Amino acid sequence: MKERRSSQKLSLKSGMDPSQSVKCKIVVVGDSQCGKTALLHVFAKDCFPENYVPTVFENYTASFEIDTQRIELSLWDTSGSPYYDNVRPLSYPDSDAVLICFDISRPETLDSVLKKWKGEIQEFCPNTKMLLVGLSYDQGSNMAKQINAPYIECSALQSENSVRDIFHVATLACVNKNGKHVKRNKSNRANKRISHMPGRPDLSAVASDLRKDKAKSCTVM
Ligand SMILES: Nc1nc2c(ncn2[C@@H]2O[C@H](COP(=O)(O)OP(=O)(O)OP(=O)(O)O)[C@@H](O)[C@H]2O)c(=O)[nH]1
Repeated sequence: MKERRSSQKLSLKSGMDPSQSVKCKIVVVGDSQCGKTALLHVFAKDCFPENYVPTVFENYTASFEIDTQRIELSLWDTSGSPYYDNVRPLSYPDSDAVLICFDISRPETLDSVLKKWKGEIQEFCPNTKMLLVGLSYDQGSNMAKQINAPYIECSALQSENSVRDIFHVATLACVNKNGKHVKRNKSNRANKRISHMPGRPDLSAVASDLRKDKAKSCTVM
């Protein structure tokens, strides 16, 4: 198992009593093999489970502080298999939140959010908060490494900046090819953006530049 550590910055509503710990029950659902157990293992046990073992039910606990407030989480791992559709609902009572997980590299697991998970949660715990969680984003960057290419994520629907960033990076890839120079008769926008770069920048510098600018909802890895 690989050891992992991460830190999070969160803040709580004011008015909570720091001498009392806050207890929350969080249930994790989503299609089979979308990564629920790995998510919980890394959070609660600081290690990534190397082998896949199908879950029936599993409980984890985690405690930590946010803004000096003690938090105790009870985390319920469930099976994504339809075989356990009749027993999974046993985990929903008294839950404060349900994480609906999907694997970003398997679109069918995102389809299931509407086809299956939303309805199940509305039936068994309609007042519980739902959070949608996209897992395994490394799959895209791993594929990019395999083909020796930069990796960029984009939403044409929601972020014009992310679209522009793709063509920014693509343009830099073109002009960085051996012997090829930026032509001055490109569109104004392209010239303007490229002219921000000192000399002929390399792609890794651009990638790290864009990573710092995550608010634009574009990720370059
Ligand atoms: N590349 C990659 N693989 C992952 C990640 N998380 C989990 N996996 C792999 O995905 C497979 C399924 O992971 P689990 O966490 O067991 O999936 P699950 O959703 O709990 O599956 P069920 O118990 O069947 O509901 C395993 O082989 C994991 O190693 C991730 O972030 N990246």
